[in-house]
Amino acid sequence: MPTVLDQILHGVREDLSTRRADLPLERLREVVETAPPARDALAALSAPGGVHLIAEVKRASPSKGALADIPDPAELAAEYAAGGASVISVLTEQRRFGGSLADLDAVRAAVDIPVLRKDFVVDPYQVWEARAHGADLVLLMASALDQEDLVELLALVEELGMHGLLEAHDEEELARCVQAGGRIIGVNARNLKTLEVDPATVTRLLPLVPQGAIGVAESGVTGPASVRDYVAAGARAVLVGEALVTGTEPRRAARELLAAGGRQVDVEETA
Ligand SMILES: O=P(O)(O)OC[C@@H](O)[C@@H](O)c1c[nH]c2ccccc12
Repeated sequence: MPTVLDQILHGVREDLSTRRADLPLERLREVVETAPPARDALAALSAPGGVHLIAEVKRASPSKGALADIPDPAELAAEYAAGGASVISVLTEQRRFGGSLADLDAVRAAVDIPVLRKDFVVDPYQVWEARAHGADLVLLMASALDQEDLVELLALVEELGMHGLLEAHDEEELARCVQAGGRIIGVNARNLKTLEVDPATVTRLLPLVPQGAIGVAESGVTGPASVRDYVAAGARAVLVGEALVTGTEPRRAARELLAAGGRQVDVEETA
């Protein structure tokens, strides 16, 4: 039986072939050549002073369906940035997560901090696309890629001046992310084959991320206590979607999560 991940990847490939037919790679490359250089997400996530927050623009998920309308992703991203986020994650997968490259454009234009293209990247075309739309960091999921593709896609990401967030959800995938040379490695508490969230996955695997890499705890943050647990397991950054998009005050929520991870954010007065 196909897993949820298999089903998502099927749709991703279909949508990709439509976009590729509309805009051939050669044209996309021209856009990238004239794009401003990528921002340094590795530097942003390496700055001392407590945990970093990667705050996500996420409208829906396969497990929960609709989460939030988010009529103005630019405004949400600006709130996240004001709340102290180091990186904004933008889901661009359309069918299950309700995202788009237009969201990425809007967020890129709204903030100065690095932006992550969060999608199911399986083809170099998507990496070029990420850069063309202003991404600085690209998610590469070990569960969706064989080792050769993981290595090749990371090489392209870095060649285009971006960084890769390599994602694992078990020991074998983590070893592959390390072996691929990942400098930013995420452990996802959500198993994308079954959609189950188990924070113990993060606390078990994060200590295995090498010292030289940035360990990112992904998924399942419900509040400050989750951040404390993830930080105790060695998280240098936390990636949070649902808890931020379903609340009413994303700026304050971001600040509270950061405070739980030892980072104090200067309070900026709201207009
Ligand atoms: O909404 P949450 O539980 O805070 O999770 C955010 C993020 O970790 C999640 O969206 C995610 C992590 N890795 C992914 C890969 C694909 C799609 C989505 C994801």
